[in-house]
Amino acid sequence: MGRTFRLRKRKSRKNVVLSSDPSFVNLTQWMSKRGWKQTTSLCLAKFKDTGRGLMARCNIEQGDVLVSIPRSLLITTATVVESPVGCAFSRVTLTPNNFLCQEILACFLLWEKHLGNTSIWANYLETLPKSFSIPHCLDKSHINSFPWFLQEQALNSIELVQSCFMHLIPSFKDYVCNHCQLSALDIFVWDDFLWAWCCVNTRAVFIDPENVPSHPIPLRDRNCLALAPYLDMFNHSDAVEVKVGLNKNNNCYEIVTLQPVKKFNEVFINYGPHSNTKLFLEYGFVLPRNVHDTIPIDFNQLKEVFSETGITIPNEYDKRKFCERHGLITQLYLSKGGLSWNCLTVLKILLCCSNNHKYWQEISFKGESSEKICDNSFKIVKEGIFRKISKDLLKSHNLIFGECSHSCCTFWQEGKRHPTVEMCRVLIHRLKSILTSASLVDDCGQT
Ligand SMILES: C[S@@+](CC[C@H](N)C(=O)[O-])C[C@H]1O[C@@H](n2cnc3c(N)ncnc32)[C@H](O)[C@@H]1O
Repeated sequence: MGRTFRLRKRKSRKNVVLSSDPSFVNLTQWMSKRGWKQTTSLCLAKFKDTGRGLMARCNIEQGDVLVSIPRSLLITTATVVESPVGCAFSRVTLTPNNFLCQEILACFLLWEKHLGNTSIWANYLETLPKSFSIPHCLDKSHINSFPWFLQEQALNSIELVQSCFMHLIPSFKDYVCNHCQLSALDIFVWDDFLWAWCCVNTRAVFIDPENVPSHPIPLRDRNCLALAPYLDMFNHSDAVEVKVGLNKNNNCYEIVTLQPVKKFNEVFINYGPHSNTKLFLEYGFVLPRNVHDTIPIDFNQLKEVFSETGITIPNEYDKRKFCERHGLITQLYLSKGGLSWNCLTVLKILLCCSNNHKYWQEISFKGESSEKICDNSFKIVKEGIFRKISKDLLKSHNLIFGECSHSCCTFWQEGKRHPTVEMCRVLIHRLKSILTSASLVDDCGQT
């Protein structure tokens, strides 16, 4: 290892302050002219573990307002109606179905982006990432190598963005941009729409629909998304708590920290109690230690384990219906502490020899029944679940990194892997550590 390599490596391990980053300077100047005031001294930085985010320039106290964004600087569906692309949405009679909130915001970003410097949002657009590591950016065939519980959700997400793109086309047919005279269909290209969709997916915040002015665009979901310039620079941590919402007194969207932050530390917010799988699917990253991390399990997988271990499920159909009726089919997962309560309960019901609902009820309320369940079968099925998850993770790992021939995987940039693929590798690694911890706990007989 040469000296230059070592120096470069040491440098890449440091946090780098980006306070003079031109796009960020332009953004804050532009926002200041529109009534934004900095409430806490923060600066943009590139953190060695989390990438671009915000750093405390002074000690921050519990209860401090981290950021306060005037409502006029939020981008909601109401902003879109008033914007250049808003007219296209007024021709909704041409569109067979109502719109999704995310679809409208993505459409807005795409349109404003094509306006270049003439967009009044140009300073904000300049700060948005150019690429993303969420699975939406991979081709479908690649996603087939993901672990099963990722596959379905990733494919659904991709199908949703594709269907929204197709759904928007009729509204924009024959529509011409007033600014550049280009046909809207030439502006509406798939890659740009995908970019805009990813921006909204990874950056939009929740806003109470009551705080969004009413407008004529027909929606098919809750009108509860907003893009918030500057505020969308905060990264996520599961270790912090914040209070978020519109402050009716000053009409600003605010984030208040519920714990202090030391000078020069990264200032995080909390996107919600998300597992690493959810963070990967929605935001394209995973946390090294995530208190909410789990491996989802589904009922059919449990059934497969039974058949693989040669254990029959007496009265299977009735038991499944019973579990569905009692809400036991949800929250089936493995965490570091072992199988979830619902998962253990479903296993016990499936193993119960009696057809009497009274015993199933006893299990679902108390976790046990006066009807004896064979301890050995219970142990065999639990081991079968661990084995199945382990095999599934290994298979995905090998498929993604073994003889993978997908061009997006091997030749993304200068021979590097696609960031989504790399992130999936990290996710599989984290999931394996859940399995290891859960197996240890289980061996100690604590589950
Ligand atoms: C709302 S943006 C936050 C700002 C973003 N880092 C940026 O540079 O624009 C959300 C995105 O930030 C990244 N991110 C957020 N929290 C992170 C974390 N704890 N570790 C790594 N990346 C994170 C992910 O790429 C996510 O999609």
